[in-house]
Amino acid sequence: MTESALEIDGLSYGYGRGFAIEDISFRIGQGEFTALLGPNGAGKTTLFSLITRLFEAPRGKISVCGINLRERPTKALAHMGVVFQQPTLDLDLTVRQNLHYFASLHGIGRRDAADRIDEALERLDMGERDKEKVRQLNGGHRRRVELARALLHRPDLLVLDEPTVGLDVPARRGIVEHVHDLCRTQGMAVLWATHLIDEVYPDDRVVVIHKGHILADGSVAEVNQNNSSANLTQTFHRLINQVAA
Ligand SMILES: Nc1ncnc2c1ncn2[C@@H]1O[C@H](COP(=O)(O)OP(=O)(O)OP(=O)(O)O)[C@@H](O)[C@H]1O
Repeated sequence: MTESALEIDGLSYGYGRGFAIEDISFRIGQGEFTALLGPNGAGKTTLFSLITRLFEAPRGKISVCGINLRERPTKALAHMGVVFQQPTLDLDLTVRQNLHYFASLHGIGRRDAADRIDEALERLDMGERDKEKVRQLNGGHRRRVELARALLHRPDLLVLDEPTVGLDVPARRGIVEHVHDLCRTQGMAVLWATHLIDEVYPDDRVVVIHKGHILADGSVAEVNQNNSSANLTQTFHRLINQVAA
């Protein structure tokens, strides 16, 4: 079996009484697009915070490209690009300044960084906007800059927590398409957390999470078949209602 881009094994975490996520296990293969689909409060951000090491799990194991996150965090995180739910760009710096700052945090030299920034912005159709202050950009374009930033150190795994929150429909569609395209063309593995079913493409892998537990895991076709559903919307509602019942 080839090495997984991300492997999660028996992961649990709670904020006090009970668990926000409990005994979660799944893996993402190299170059695979996986949607982590769950309603509000399902545990997506909690899981995301564990994967990005904002929190440390008392139980379970996370490996990134075969590297144990707890034992070798710096090495494991170097393989990972992250787009958080809340934007984290400096609004008063230009696009390029923001990206240079991040590149230097990763120890990327200035000339190499300049080439990587050109490449990342070009890929996201933002090549002409590099000298603009982030404050001047609309929400969709700010998200693209965050995406460009997450790609600068050429990660093998890109994780995004509800990256389309607050965007209008065309901007949302653009980001969803861009990330799917990156996955296809760059062979990068993606974990995309969302509660929006239309962000999942027919060829994606989907992990359905609700109330801290995984309810389904497989290709869209497989999870539909396992739930005798015609489409993912039906599958999702069936799974969620079974737990609520
Ligand atoms: N800081 C916190 N303190 C206490 N409980 C929390 C905290 N953060 C999350 N929770 C609880 O943990 C559970 C999982 O929340 P989480 O934010 O991970 O879900 P989510 O799927 O990301 O939801 P959303 O789509 O609303 O962001 C929920 O019951 C939530 O109320």
